[in-house]
Amino acid sequence: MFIRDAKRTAKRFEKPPHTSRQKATHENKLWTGKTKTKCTFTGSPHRLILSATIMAYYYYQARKLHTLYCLLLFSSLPCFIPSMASPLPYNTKPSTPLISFLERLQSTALQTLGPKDFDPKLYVDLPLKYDLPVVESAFAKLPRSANGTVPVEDLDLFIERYLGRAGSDMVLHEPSDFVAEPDGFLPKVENSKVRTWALEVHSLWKNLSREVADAVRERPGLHTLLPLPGPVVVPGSRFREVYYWDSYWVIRGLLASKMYETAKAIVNNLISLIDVYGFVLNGSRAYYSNRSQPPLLSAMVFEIFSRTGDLDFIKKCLPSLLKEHHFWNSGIHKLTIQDSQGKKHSLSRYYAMWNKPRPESATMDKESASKLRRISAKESFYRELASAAESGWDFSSRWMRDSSDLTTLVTTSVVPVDLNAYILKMELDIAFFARITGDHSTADKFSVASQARRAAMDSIFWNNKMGQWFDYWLTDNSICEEVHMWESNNQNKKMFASNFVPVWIRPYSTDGGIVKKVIKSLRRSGLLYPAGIATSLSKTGQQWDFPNGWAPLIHMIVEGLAKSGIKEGRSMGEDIAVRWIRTNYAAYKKTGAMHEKYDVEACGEFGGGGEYVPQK
Ligand SMILES: OC[C@H]1O[C@H](O[C@H]2O[C@H](CO)[C@@H](O)[C@H](O)[C@H]2O)[C@H](O)[C@@H](O)[C@@H]1O
Repeated sequence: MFIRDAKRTAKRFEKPPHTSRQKATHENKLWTGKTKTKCTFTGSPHRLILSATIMAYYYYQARKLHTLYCLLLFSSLPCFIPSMASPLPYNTKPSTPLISFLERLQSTALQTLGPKDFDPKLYVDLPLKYDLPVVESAFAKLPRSANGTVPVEDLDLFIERYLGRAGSDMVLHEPSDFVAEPDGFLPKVENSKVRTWALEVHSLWKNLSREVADAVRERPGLHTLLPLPGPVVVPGSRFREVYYWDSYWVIRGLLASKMYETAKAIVNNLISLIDVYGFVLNGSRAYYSNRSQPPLLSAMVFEIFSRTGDLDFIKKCLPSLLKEHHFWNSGIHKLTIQDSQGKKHSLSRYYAMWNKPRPESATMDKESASKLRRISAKESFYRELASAAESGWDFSSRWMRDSSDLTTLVTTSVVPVDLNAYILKMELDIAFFARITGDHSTADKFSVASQARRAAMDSIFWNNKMGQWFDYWLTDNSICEEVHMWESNNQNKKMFASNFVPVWIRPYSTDGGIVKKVIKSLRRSGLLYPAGIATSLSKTGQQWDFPNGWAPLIHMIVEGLAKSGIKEGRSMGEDIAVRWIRTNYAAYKKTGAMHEKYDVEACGEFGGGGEYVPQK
């Protein structure tokens, strides 16, 4: 039965602040790593989005080139104790009866089928064929042994009778603006093999385009899938729904493919989520409604506008962008840090509204939490897990006190460089959109907000000596502070690709002094490898760590360097882009697919680690 076929899916500069208190003979001299495979374009799908779109795009580019102590005496006080807080219900969204039932089914399936090739997400993606009470009643009648297992045949039969196929609530969609070879497609890509490859990747839009089935709109209560209004592009495989930050690179690819209407439809879908929830969800499933993902909606709108000049589109998007800005700059996401000069800065962090296992990974999360004894410790851990998922970096040593122990996640105690860079871009974009649509008071307000964010980033994250931006760790976990006092030791001086992401944002990419320092720092970082930029220097087995390189991070750094007016920056960006494209090409030729992550140590090797089978 289909259920059983489902795939289950340093260099250190300093310890992180919490811990201190308690790498082809590639020609470029920049590189410190050793190449295992020589990689050249010789000879003549599924995860088009992240890697593929930027590889084609970048080939083109390369060618041109967190002292008021809150003791929680009053549980309703809007303060919290990062990492050891008692659960605060006002920060937690309720689950739904459908999700709770599917989680019970998931748990029974794991007990019955065993862990081999078990993907917990599959079960929370199954649509019901009948109303929940009918399905629950049939489920309750299944024969069970004392340890909770159900005979495999009975489980299979139950699923076949009462549940639809995972993914069946999304139907294939033929994008109306797709043509096999669009006019003006990657005009600067002349190499015939690369051009053929780019067109093959371009053709994958047809495999990844979907629309929500009528059944979901007719009976939404039977589905965890959310009824988005327009056509979508999905990552593919186990990711059968729309993802927030993935959509930025989907849109970059669609724009390269001249598919402007499809790109706009994706933004409209995300806006529909803001209309209902007040923010863009991690993905278009009910079980993702407790968190967002890296906020790149304004960046999507900006890219579409710069290709289409569609002012009506901007007018439609602007009110939603204002709501999203409020989400990231209020409540649990907002914090205040006082710098060494006594100036207070507002910054943002990831903080999921959830203190239970993530439904899509509930069996795994419960297993990970089993070593924790206290319920409050488990609940805090669950919140840190979901918050790491909100960051898009699920999981990484970046959020861990002890990189070998997932239960030491302290995501909500980290003030992240990249998140604040995205919000700075959001503020700049909103100011620009408001200005061109004649809303000068909003434009002025957001211009001031962007200046304040830049000042905050300069004071809290930027390390002039090291030439990069470091995440800031909130260290005093025994209290809830209204204002956190900045300490230089609280910058996490470990190397992560995210330390260089701000160079993607205009005020930094156009600042020659900053870019020169960043170039020098990136060269010395130990992150540059023959096949790209390593996510970190720690080999933890987590997917957002060494030796994986991820397209979004590489794209942002390369684009920032390429946009800089500095010759050395452009040449470094081009060199990284070429290495990345080579490894994407070599792996594509070897495996016939684009991959979400690559092993940066060797050309043509895809990445691994994490909680699911590497995504193609
Ligand atoms: O099922 C586990 C997790 O899967 C998602 O995260 C990963 O895939 C996303 C889709 O491509 C990507 O946006 C994210 O960066 C990856 O880490 C999901 O977003 C998580 O919430 C989920 O727990």
